Amino acid sequence: MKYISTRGQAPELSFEEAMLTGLARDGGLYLPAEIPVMSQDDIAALAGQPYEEIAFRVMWPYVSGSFAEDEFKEIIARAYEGFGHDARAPLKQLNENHFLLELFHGPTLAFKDFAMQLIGQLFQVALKRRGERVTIVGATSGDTGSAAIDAFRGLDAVDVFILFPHGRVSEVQRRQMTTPADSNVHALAVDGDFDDCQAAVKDMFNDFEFRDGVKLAGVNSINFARVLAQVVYYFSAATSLGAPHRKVSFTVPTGNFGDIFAGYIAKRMGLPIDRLVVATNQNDILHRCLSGQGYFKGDTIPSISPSMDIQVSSNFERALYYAYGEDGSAVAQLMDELKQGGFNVSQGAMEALSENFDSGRVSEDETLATIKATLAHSAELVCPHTAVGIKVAEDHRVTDVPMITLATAHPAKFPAAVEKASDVHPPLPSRMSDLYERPERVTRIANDLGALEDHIKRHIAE
Ligand SMILES: Cc1ncc(COP(=O)(O)O)c(C=O)c1O
Ligand SMILES: N[C@@H](CCOP(=O)(O)O)C(=O)O
Repeated sequence: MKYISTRGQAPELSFEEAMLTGLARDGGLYLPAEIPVMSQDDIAALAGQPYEEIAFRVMWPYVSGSFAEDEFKEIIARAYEGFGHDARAPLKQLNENHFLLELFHGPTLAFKDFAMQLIGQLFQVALKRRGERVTIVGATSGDTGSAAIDAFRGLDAVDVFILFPHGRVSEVQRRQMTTPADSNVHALAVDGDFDDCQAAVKDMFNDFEFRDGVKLAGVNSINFARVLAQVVYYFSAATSLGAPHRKVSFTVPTGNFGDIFAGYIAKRMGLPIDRLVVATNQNDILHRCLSGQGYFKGDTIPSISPSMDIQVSSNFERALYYAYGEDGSAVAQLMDELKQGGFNVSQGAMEALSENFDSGRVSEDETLATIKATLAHSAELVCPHTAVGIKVAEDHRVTDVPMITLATAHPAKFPAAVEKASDVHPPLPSRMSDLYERPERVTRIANDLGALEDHIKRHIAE
């Protein structure tokens, strides 16, 4: 399997090379040159299998040239052994045909652990084989950072620098990033918003002298391995509800478009997904775009679902690549226009997007009301991101197709909003109960590329 850039001007790479490379050298995002299709029989055979087995069967065609079969099976086993639920991604029924896919049983209580625990293992094996060391720089609105730190802390072959927007993540998210004592972990509180952090990471990749000098690697969903690992739970959930003999729909709380893009890949692999519904908070660039209003940046407004406070949605570039008929130069031109503020999507591309995606936007009051109503009607205490998903799912649910909403984080990561909505304080799991007492280690830093690069160069393998 070869990997190609969405902008068509970067070298084709193997899975391992694409994983270690991060952003393509033409500024684009790597994608498999062809998406493998599973037969309906192979999909049916996934039903009832352990999560690890489903993960192997779904991901193997993508990685097979880079890892040996037994090696990959062991990597998967190690990745998910620390999860707090045997099913890894259990389904809970909310009402007659609406289900919650719980993705928060990993070590840092958010869906990011599914991919990050896996790529932590993949990086270790690949770097050891190559005898190399890398510098991981990641941007986070709260959950990617804590998951990355958990997956890479203490590893000899990796320094990990995480940029998060100062004052715009929850206290639990911040403490998950600032309390690990490992010397290879560096938490940077940037004076800016998540979009600034993500833009800085991409600028570092486009600064080849810096990139090559520090051997830069990325673990945001820039990295296709992140998206790939997230494809798996679409298969596990859909087959447990009767796919491929029955269609299902998914609603996905969305910010950077990585999680829902994984659903799109699952659909292209043959999983009978009816609708993929994008659920946004008040930072609604994706909802506006999918409603035909073009893709134009607005100011990012802090919300009670802070992980989705995103206005430049990195993986939307991958969706545009397919919507524009796999035309890398068209995507490159759109991304140039985005630097000036935004662009209108062509009619043909809008039609292609509408074939797969619906969308909805949820206000802060609606989010609080949904947390309260979900507890009252289904006895489930949900995080604000999940509540955004549930509200949009209920607006899009049809009677004859089961709707699965992705529960992307544990309510205890956002106790203030959850308590405000429900009067219930969600406790942290006991293994984290001293999180508020642990000492924090963090550097406050300006939103300035030079200052960030300089800091990173000075602190590598300190
Ligand atoms: C809890 C939570 N929900 C939803 C999202 C949005 O996911 P994505 O950025 O893949 O669209 C994020 C951030 O990624 C998140 O941390
Ligand atoms: N919501 C994310 C933002 C980064 O997304 P990623 O999937 O590209 O890593 C977060 O929690 O950091």
